[in-house]
Amino acid sequence: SWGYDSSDGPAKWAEHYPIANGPRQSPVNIIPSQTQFDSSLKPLKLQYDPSTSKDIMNNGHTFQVNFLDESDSAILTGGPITGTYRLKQFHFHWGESDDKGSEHTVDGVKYPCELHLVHWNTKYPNFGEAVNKPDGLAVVGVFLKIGSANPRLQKVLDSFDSIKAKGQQTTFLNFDPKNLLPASLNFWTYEGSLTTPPLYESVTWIVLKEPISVSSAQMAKFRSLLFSSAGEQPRCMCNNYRPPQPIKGRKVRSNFK
Ligand SMILES: NS(=O)(=O)c1ccc(-n2ccn(-c3ccc(F)cc3F)c2=O)cc1
Ligand SMILES: [Zn+2]
Repeated sequence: SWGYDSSDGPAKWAEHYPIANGPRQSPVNIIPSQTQFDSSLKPLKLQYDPSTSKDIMNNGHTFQVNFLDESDSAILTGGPITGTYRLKQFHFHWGESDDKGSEHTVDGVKYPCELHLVHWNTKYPNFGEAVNKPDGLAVVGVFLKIGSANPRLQKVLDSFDSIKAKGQQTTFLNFDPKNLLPASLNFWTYEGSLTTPPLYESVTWIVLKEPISVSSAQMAKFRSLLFSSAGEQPRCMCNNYRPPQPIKGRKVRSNFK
């Protein structure tokens, strides 16, 4: 299946997923001087209490924390979306070095890491039904910038020894992802897609302007994870990011001046 190497990476995905060359692909390079302030955008509302995290897993492309989504216990409302979207999972993308790793870029600037909080529209019965609908998903993107160590990432990093290889997972309870958000909820928003196969054009992207911090030592721990399964030739899980895609006439709006 697909990956991030020269043989199976982003440049090859169109062979099996032709939507890779579609009209609303993600990520994109955000050029603040070309974004449009939209006063009709409502404040973003993230209500993750009490947080209903379930487990943390290495799926061979990234690691993700999965949430119970049978009720409205972790929801996203406001911002550019209408209705209620439920948190399904969050995961990250990162580089092999601190100078790259994010999927979205800002004026061409790459961050070392990017967090994605994936929510689905409760107008659909479940995630699987929502994932390929044009208004099916809303993903909140948060940039991580090298600085002081972020204590709020510690619980995630401490689980890495148990999910080192593809297919491994472990219980991960009572983690509140609200603690991973920056102070400001200023955001850019545009209509886009999943950034990995199947690349469905079903995502309302909400990218926060303010990054959160991560230390270089903490980034090194991300790179201790493996793309490969236990017993296979170990392959470092890093550079699991898709580069920016053509904007194709899309407008990127902001809720701040
Ligand atoms: N990086 S991202 O744009 O946030 C992103 C990229 C890919 C996914 N993704 C990949 C497969 N799936 C998926 C999971 C369950 C399912 F029933 C159907 C899917 F397509 C999914 O949600 C989810 C999120
Ligand atoms: Zn992602």
